[in-house]
Amino acid sequence: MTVNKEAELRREIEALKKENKELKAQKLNDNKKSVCALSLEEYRRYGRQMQVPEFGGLSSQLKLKNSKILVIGAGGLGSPALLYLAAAGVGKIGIVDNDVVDRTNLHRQIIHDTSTLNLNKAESARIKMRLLNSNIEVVTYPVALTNLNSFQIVEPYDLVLDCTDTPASRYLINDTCVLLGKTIISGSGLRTEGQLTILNFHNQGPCYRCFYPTPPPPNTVTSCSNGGVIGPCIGVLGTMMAVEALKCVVGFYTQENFHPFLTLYSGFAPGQKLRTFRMRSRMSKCKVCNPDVREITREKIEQGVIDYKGWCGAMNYNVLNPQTQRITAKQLSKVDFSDVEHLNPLLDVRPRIQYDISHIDGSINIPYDDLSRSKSVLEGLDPHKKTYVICRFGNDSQLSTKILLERNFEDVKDVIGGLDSWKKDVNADFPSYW
Ligand SMILES: Nc1ncnc2c1ncn2[C@@H]1O[C@H](COP(=O)(O)OP(=O)(O)OP(=O)(O)O)[C@@H](O)[C@H]1O
Ligand SMILES: [Zn+2]
Repeated sequence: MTVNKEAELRREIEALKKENKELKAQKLNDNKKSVCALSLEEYRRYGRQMQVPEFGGLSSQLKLKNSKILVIGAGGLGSPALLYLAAAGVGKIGIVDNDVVDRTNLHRQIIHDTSTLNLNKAESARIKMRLLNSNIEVVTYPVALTNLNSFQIVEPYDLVLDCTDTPASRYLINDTCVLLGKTIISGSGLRTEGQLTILNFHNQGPCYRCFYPTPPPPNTVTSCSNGGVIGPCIGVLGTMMAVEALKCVVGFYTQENFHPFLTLYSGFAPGQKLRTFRMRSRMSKCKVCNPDVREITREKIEQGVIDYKGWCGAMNYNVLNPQTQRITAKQLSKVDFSDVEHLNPLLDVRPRIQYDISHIDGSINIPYDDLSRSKSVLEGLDPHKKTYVICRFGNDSQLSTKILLERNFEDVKDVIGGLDSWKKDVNADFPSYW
């Protein structure tokens, strides 16, 4: 080695030593800074979770504190998710919900309570979250997420939890998040079951459209109001969404280790059942997440060219002539059902389980599902006698009336507004469960 070369190497070593010293000092400073970033109260508050090795200690707690999570829907899924995210110390939490707290929500939407009945759900949730943890910022959006506002609302957040309950909302949230590059934690559930997945992970994973390129037919979509739901079952899903959100924020998942998955939960299976399936990666033909074949753009969404509700469709219940084939609840109350010579008993077409909760005395039950599938269920009724048909809100009763007319019943009428109108206009003491 020449003298010159040796001197050069020494200079390089000295420079590296200096750089190393500076980096060490900077790191020390950073640590001091981060130590200061939590208050003494927060050290104690989050102590139990910071101790968990999988969570990742103080640095993960700081990641949570600096994270911004948007939860869309403060219902059955959103309630526990919001509570756990607030409790865990997520620095900024946005809540979108245009609905108000209804008494039928309280058995499962545990962030709300009797004192916040009729209050907007985002505002109601905020009250509970601030009581739970005043260190965090809660931003409320008491509006429906729509084509016009979705980009503005979602943009400032790092991560989105889709806790909504309709396909139209799910597609809108998906497309907005894909186009803004946001990861979505997506949950859904009904009755005793539910599912969970992570979509558009780090803007690389598959999206909702990759899994479901077309929406389900409207007659196969059941809401909690129609199908019912067990509170803790949907609560499990909302809680699992919060767990996945924490894992995303603290860096449990990375680009390298993340594999798309779908978790299915079944609460009323013996011992309960939880299964996780690996899902395929992005679909090459996806209209939103593959830029090469992208048809869905921010401009098209904001201009309303993409019509989510229209595309997902809705059931058409207006199948009768309102003048001749429908009567009001008040008119029904004047009908003399003791005239068995000319009248069939009042036909209630709700599901058996709902009929058993409460029904009008003297009515009989043939559920719409049975009636639409089988002819024999009508054998006890006389097609030559007058028939009145009722359900909860007057939707299935219209479809049933049409079926009866097609099966040669001579005079059939549906009750407008169903039992809901019966309660409002005829008998306030009728026990309503809706
Ligand atoms: N596009 C949207 N923008 C804002 N909130 C939404 C949107 N779509 C759905 N939600 C909200 O998501 C929540 C879903 O809650 P959940 O599934 O428990 O049903 P629900 O509508 O409260 O009850 P039910 O079906 O019994 O009437 C609701 O509070 C609803 O208002
Ligand atoms: Zn996709």
